[in-house]
Amino acid sequence: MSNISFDYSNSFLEKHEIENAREIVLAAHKKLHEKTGAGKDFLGWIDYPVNYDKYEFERIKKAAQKIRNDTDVFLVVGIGGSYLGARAAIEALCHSFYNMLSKDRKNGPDIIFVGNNISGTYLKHLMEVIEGKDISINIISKSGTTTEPAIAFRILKAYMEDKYGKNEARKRIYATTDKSKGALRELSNKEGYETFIIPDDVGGRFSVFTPVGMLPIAVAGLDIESMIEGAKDGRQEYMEEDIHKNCCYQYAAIRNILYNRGKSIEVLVNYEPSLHYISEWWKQLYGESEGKDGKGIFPAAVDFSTDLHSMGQYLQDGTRHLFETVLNIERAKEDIEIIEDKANLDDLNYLSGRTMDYVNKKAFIGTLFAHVDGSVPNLIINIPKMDEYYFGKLIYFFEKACGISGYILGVNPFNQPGVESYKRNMFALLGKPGYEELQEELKKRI
Ligand SMILES: O=P(O)(O)OC[C@H]1O[C@](O)(CO)[C@@H](O)[C@@H]1O
Repeated sequence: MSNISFDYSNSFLEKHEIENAREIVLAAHKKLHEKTGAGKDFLGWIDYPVNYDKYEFERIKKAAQKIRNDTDVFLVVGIGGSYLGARAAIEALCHSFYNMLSKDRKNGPDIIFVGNNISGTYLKHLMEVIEGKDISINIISKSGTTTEPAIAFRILKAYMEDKYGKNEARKRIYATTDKSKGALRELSNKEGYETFIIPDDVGGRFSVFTPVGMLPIAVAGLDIESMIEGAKDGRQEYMEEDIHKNCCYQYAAIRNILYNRGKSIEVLVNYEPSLHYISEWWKQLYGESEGKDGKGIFPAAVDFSTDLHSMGQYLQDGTRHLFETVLNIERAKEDIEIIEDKANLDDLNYLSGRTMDYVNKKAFIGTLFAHVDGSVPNLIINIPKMDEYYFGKLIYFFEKACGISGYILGVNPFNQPGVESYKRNMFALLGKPGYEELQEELKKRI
């Protein structure tokens, strides 16, 4: 059976260098699996694909079916790990123009992500387009106190109660949050919303397979069983201790070797626009996990061939502090043939009979050789096809590699203390009670 594979033959590294990393990878593996490393209270994601609450999973499927039947527009309110995984899955796996398909064709609601910014324009425009439509909301927040989704939800909740009355609104609002603490938990209990639980030991960026991802993904009509199956197989395969037999650990080790050689930026590359949000999700996973204590690879991403016409020059010829990791989907979901044109005014007849994916793959190989010739190490993750199963496996691949890579780097991959700084300043500037002293300090700087 085909499988996800990892090719580092264009990394400028030799096999013996991987061998040299064997011990350090093994140490990281032990820390992770024996739960002895920093952040050990946040390792619930490792076994989640086998340990998940099966009863809750059934409730998710039931809620998703109800939403698919009674909703025109499903609003997913959340930020960071509380929306990126679901968005990545829906964009990678559904039709490229999902929201524009007729309701009959997609047999479910439009899905719109909200609460991931503080733009009044975005929310106002959203409220204009949902007017007259049947709405359901999934508010997702582990802490239950994050400002962006909380503001959006306050406004949307009032809109729903005004539109449907409190009783019906309550039946159309689903909350995904902590089992016992946080403002959202309290509010949900008081209002009587159906709730789904984000386990204590799973951080936001590792939560795709929890209800955080599963409810919106199921509402999109995707097969969440198959996705979990992919994650489950990934869990099994990527717990192999021997680096030579574990492509996930090879990726974790090699990115650290390259980092130690001055390659401080990793650029995740795709050749399918539908993978854009996988990159956004990946950026949070690695950025929040590794960017701390004055170190860490900066995770960046490009969509090719689009960005070859904007970032291609830099990648080919700019500062040599980067490496690329390419997501190569071996079998495109759809393809289209390039037709013959008798007049050939565009000089494209040399491609007649070829398909667009054929051209895309040549663009990939051509770019790979060019960038390698330009001294950019290239790592390739081959994915047989983009379906629910391989999506689940790929997400698990990156999560596991991230835990290992963070331990190799010597950081706690499971906290994000740096994110608090902007929040404190913002709260002080907004006059939130408890921030008076900082407010005075910041006022002097304005
Ligand atoms: O689910 P929550 O608690 O609203 O957090 C959303 C996101 O905000 C962060 O906590 C950073 O502020 C991320 O780690 C998290 O994914």
